[in-house]
Amino acid sequence: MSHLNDPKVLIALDFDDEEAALNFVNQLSPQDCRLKVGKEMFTYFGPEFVKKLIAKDFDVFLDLKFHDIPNTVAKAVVAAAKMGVWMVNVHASGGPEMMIKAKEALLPFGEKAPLLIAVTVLTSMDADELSRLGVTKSPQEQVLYLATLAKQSGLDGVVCSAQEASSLKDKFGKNFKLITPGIRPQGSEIGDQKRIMTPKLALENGSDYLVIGRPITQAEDPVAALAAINLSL
Ligand SMILES: O=C(O)c1cc(=O)[nH]c(=O)n1[C@@H]1O[C@H](COP(=O)(O)O)[C@@H](O)[C@H]1O
Repeated sequence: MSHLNDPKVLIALDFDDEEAALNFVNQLSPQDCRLKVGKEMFTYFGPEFVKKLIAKDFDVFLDLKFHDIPNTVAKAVVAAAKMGVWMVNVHASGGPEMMIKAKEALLPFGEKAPLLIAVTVLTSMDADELSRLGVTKSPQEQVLYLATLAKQSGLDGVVCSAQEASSLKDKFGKNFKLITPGIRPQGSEIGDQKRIMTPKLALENGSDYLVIGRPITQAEDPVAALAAINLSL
């Protein structure tokens, strides 16, 4: 479902305890945030957990970053659509054929199809780490390269860092969604993220949605942390 006030924060629910996650979710409102379920929680608790969140009226971003042969990925995004998620993602480096097949597979769902988003260069990577993979382009150039493939393949947007958001917004326009993890409010722990930005600056740079995990979930008062971030936007 889509919400009138289009909350910008997508909370990364990276918990290993379902009860703790649901206790936290029960203090939240779908007016204030959307929820992201990633590899950890999906591997522990599966589609049933996702369905519980949807039943509470939350928009869910199923972040499983599919990267496989085109047929397998197309079938996986259909499974996500049947679950009723709002957004699902694949790795752009899976290639245009994979992305096109995935998008085509969602056509029968019409307006109910989830947004299909491509991950470009993970926000935990910098130029050094990219070069270890044999990629000699800068993160900025590689993000632009993969985002161009995603756009040409008909996807709805990309996951990138907020540091690349303004150039992508300029190039691809307002309808191409930019989902930005690596969000760190002033003073919060950076952890394993490398290409980071504050929530307010990320939005100013053209980000459509902010993926935020630990700065909220590990805060002493996660509900207050979310409220403070929403207020800062
Ligand atoms: O696709 C993602 O959501 C994602 C892509 C990316 O490039 N970087 C990234 O951190 N993420 C996810 O975003 C969340 C960030 O969490 P925190 O670093 O705790 O805020 C994690 O759940 C990651 O799996």
